[in-house]
Amino acid sequence: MIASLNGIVKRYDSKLVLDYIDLDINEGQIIGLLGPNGAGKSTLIRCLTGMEPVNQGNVTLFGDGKKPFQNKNKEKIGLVTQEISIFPELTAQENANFFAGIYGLKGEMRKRRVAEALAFVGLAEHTKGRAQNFSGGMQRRLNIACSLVHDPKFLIMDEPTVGIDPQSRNHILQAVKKLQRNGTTILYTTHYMEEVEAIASEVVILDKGQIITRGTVQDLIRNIQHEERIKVEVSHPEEVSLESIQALPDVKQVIKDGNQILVVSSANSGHLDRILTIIKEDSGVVGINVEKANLEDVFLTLTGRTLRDGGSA
Ligand SMILES: Nc1ncnc2c1ncn2[C@@H]1O[C@H](COP(=O)(O)OP(=O)(O)OP(=O)(O)O)[C@@H](O)[C@H]1O
Repeated sequence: MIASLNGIVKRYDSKLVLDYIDLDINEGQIIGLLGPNGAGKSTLIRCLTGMEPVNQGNVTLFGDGKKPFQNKNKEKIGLVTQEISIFPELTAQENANFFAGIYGLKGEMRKRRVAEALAFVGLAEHTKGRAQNFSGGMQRRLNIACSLVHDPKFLIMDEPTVGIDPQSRNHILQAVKKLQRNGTTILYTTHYMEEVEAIASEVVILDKGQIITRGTVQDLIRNIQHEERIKVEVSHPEEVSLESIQALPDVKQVIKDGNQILVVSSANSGHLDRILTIIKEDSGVVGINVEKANLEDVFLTLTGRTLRDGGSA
């Protein structure tokens, strides 16, 4: 076990921000911590890393529940904060080198790790560039390199892609997956569900200081998805035998609407093949669209709000 939160309660004055959080983070996972603005994600990270004292509950890091925040544990953690924490007047290399020094890296090893970390985030060509001249996305990537320079076992990333260009965003997501393949455990917080869908081995959804669900993306979606809607566009709708489709088990409804055939069936009924075989015979399939639920639908089903609106709570 890399980290564990047990019964964590955190209040700011009378405001309850973390409401009895239990969370285990196993080695090798990318945990996607998803929640709307104000859900408590950053507070959870601050409690997990010892930056904020908790009102109640226990934190365990690397199996150490007695002194979880002692240096030998903290040096195994890399933290990418929401605010970019680099020195604008220093070059990329000088920035990474500074952080390598804080972590006690020396000599050849230090040089090697600085070069590796910068290359890892795609800044190998820009090592001599000053951070202040970098785009927002490059600054974010440099920020990540500085958190990685000591090769942490556990990397915590607090909304690392806010306000950046799609290319840098992609680069960061790919880098996170690569880190996982190399054995790093990652806690990745975001309010962008597409990011979690793309990289997380497990998703934890936080809302109003409570974990409302946890599981793989597929499991969470399967739990809420009660039906599948398959739309097939054909050139000869009159040739389609609606009765044959309706006769398939789990098919709830078949509707012909102009050139479109809509088939509603129980979730994951696995009928796409058979439906297409029936339709294809004489009707000429032009297009197929299977409507799938996503994590936004999971959040909506569980809370009655959208992720975007959820923050106003
Ligand atoms: N130091 C603080 N003092 C008082 N209230 C705070 C403090 N830090 C956070 N809060 C409040 O706690 C709640 C959770 O904030 P937090 O920053 O943890 O949420 P978040 O999920 O990370 O949101 P965001 O995506 O906007 O960063 C918010 O209502 C916030 O106003």
